[in-house]
Amino acid sequence: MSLDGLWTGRSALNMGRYGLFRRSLRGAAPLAWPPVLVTHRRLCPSDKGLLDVIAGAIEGGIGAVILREKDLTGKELLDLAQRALALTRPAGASLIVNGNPAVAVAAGADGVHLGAEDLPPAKVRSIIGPGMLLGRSIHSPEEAQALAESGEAAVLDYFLFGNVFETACKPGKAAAGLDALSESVRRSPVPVIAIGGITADKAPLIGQSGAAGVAIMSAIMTAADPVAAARAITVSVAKAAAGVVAGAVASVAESGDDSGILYGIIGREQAPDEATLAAMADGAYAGGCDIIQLREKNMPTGEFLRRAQILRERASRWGKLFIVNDRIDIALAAGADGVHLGAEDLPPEVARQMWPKGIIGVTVRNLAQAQAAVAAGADYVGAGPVYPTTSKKLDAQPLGFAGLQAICDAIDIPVVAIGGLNAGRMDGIGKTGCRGVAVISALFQSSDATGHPDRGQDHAAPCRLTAPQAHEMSDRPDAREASVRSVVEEAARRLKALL
Ligand SMILES: Cc1ncc(COP(=O)(O)OP(=O)(O)O)c(N)n1
Ligand SMILES: Cc1ncsc1CCOP(=O)(O)O
Ligand SMILES: [Mg+2]
Repeated sequence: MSLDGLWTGRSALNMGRYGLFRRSLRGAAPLAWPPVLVTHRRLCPSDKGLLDVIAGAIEGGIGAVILREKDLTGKELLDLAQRALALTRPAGASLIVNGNPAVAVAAGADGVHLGAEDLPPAKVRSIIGPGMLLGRSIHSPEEAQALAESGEAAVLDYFLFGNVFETACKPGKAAAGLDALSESVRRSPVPVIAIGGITADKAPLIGQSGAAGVAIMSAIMTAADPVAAARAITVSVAKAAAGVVAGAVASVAESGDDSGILYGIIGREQAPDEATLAAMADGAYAGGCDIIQLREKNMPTGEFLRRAQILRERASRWGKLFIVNDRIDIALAAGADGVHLGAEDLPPEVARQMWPKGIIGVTVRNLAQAQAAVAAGADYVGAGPVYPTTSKKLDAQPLGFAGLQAICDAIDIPVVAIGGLNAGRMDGIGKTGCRGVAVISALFQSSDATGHPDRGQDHAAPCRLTAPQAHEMSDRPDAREASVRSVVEEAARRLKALL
């Protein structure tokens, strides 16, 4: 099944998308957000009403709707917002009301979008409270910077930058261009969504600019078939997101000084919705990840399991390994290859009894814990943090290469290094004796792949894969479907032997 198939399946099943959630907005990889529809009802084809188009766009996979109907009275807008919510809410998409916080609150919408002429963001935040999304249109990098410097951006969840390309929606308005978009991303303290003349074929360009997502008006509003139009965009965005991840992964994979295991860790913070999760996993495996761990905190079991099942499927198609963090029950239920356990999880001795053949990884922060993990029957240890990390709150002092090497020297099971690792920090890591690196942000939250030196912890090598190459790789599992079982079994044998 290709990504297109996955997307279709997801919409058909309507599998709990997240839309845009405040907690998962910051720091995700380029194009990690699902596409946003910005409405303009006068553009609808004569045989369709606005609600038909919204319903079609949701079926086609968009994750949020900005209701932008400036000529409506407050009462009319409230009525429309309530009808739109009846479509977005059951599908897990977000509804954002343009320019009118009072209507947004009254309707129970998910957010408010502001232009430069609207109330100041801080005032609107005080009206809508902390839980709702709040976005602001910008038109230049300078505006992004000014809002950052004035502190106004502090209450915002995103900027909407446009118009990137020329568009019939803004006749006569020159395109701001991709360079201005990139520069806005660089100067912005919040994720930037690109808007203006964006069509499915342009998604890779937007991904390379580092934008968090795309917003679409005319390509969906004017389409004879809004479902197909939205699906073309959502699929193309997912593939482009996979391309960016593949580039970041390849960059880290190639920067090590030996061919160690590359172990990616991903969760809702990096991949907010299920289709993005699948696309990012494809990108990561395509770029060279050997193992992906699903790491979710405070997620209801049903959602966690669904996401685990998605990753199980992707790993099998690529013939790679899949591990679940913390939860052996979910690992077993999803048919994962193993579980990773920390100090707060079931003890590894108990896990081993429950799952004699599963791969059991154990977190260690020092030598004594490493020796205890071996005695408890661990297959590998995750040792760290090696460097300070922003991905987890930790009291433990970073091990550095010396501390890592002391652990590697003392135990016979494989050591996977974790914490603050990226392409710029891999030199000499193989010499410590560790067998691989486990990485979150440099693979899945990185701006490194888009060449923004000052947004990552260190400057990493630029993206080495173009999005079209990653397209091919995303589609590659199809060709191998017939032999998937043997490939998976062989890969599991090889990787288990490695581990
Ligand atoms: C490979 C790997 N190593 C270490 C960890 C950290 O696990 P833990 O200490 O349980 O912390 P959480 O990740 O659960 O917050 C890991 N996940 N993977
Ligand atoms: C979960 C965890 N445990 C120790 S460091 C760490 C986070 C690693 O993330 P990153 O690669 O972004 O530093
Ligand atoms: Mg844990």
